[in-house]
Amino acid sequence: MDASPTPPLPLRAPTPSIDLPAGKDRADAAANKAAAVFDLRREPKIPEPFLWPHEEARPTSAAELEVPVVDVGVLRNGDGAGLRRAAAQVAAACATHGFFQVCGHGVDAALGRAALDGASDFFRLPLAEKQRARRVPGTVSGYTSAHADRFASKLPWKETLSFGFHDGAAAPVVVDYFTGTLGQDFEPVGRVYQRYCEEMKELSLTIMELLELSLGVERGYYREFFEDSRSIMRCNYYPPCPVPERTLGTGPHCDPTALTILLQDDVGGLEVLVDGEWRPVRPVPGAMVINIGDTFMALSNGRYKSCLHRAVVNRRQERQSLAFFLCPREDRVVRPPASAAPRQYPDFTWADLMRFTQRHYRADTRTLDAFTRWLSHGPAAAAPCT
Ligand SMILES: C=C1C[C@]23C[C@H]1CC[C@H]2[C@]1(C)CCC[C@@](C)(C(=O)O)[C@H]1[C@@H]3C(=O)O
Ligand SMILES: O=C(O)CCC(=O)C(=O)O
Ligand SMILES: [Fe+2]
Repeated sequence: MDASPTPPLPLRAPTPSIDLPAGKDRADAAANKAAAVFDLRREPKIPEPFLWPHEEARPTSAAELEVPVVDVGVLRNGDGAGLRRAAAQVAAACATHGFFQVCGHGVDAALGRAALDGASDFFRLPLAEKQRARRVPGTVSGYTSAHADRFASKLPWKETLSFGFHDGAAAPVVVDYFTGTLGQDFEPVGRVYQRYCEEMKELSLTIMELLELSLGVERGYYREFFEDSRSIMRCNYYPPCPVPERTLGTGPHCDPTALTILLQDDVGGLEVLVDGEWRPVRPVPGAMVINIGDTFMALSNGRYKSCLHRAVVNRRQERQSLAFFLCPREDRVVRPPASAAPRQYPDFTWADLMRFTQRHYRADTRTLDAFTRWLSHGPAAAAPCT
């Protein structure tokens, strides 16, 4: 952990570098301004807020990252040797960069395609329609354009649509989100994402079993921890960019969540920091990209590392990715198995870490350390985000 305590950065830069009008229309004005930038016919150059420091926007390595493709089907077909091989592949990946891809996951390719197409249709809507789903301040749910309603600099070159998922509810929560936010016409796409999220949850529980095996943790410890998970689904849309080397689709970060299952289209843009180099992860048709997040790093007492990654953009092609972020039920205490010693992180709840990233601190490469300092200093230590 970083010894030198530095207070979490305020979410908004002290001198906003885009002149956002105050008041309730700020989110609309910010999205309009950001959307205008994405409409390159009107804004051929990139405004300052979208420019990233060279250190974070360093060039991509020519060497793609060799990410193992693990066949998780072995967890269902009782193939003992296959299981040991899969656990060894996961252990090797998670002890280094923390990324691996999975095949044999059982997720219908047509469902993945329908989810990507559903996101395309949404992001092609007129801005005013997308704004009907605008992000509720202080939460992760909703539509945002470049997070321009939250940040004043280093704006990501992307639009996002995020919503929550948990099963076991009386009604299908994702269908209700789409119809309740966007109207009855959106029920079909709501049903696609309801099914997609149900599949993602099942796959994440399978991967938890594999992580238990690879860590030698008692069977069921992680799977049971996430049985009643309440996760986040996020659709990322990255428009083409005229100066891709000066901006980023998603800046360098570790996911604060526990596990990420990413379905990306065939364009490419996901990169992982390994030995100081930004290494591209080539899209593998039919495979899903898996990475460990901060919450699982804490659950493994630091044995598996939350992975540092980013998404770059390009001049020619738009890109899409669907990220399913597995999160514990909000009030569950994030604590590694009792045998884990010495403890690397304090107990915390996902509700606290989520609140920290949505109201006090922009998730980056040091979120968990900043969060544990914030916890020890008490909430007063954070500069509340206005
Ligand atoms: C809990 C979350 C916060 C973010 C979405 C989920 C998991 C990943 C986080 C994020 C993508 C990390 C990079 C910065 C961020 C602001 C973004 O670019 O979207 C983060 C998400 C968020 O706070 O909305
Ligand atoms: O779009 C990608 O490839 C990565 C996105 C990501 O890291 C995220 O949304 O957390
Ligand atoms: Fe991420």
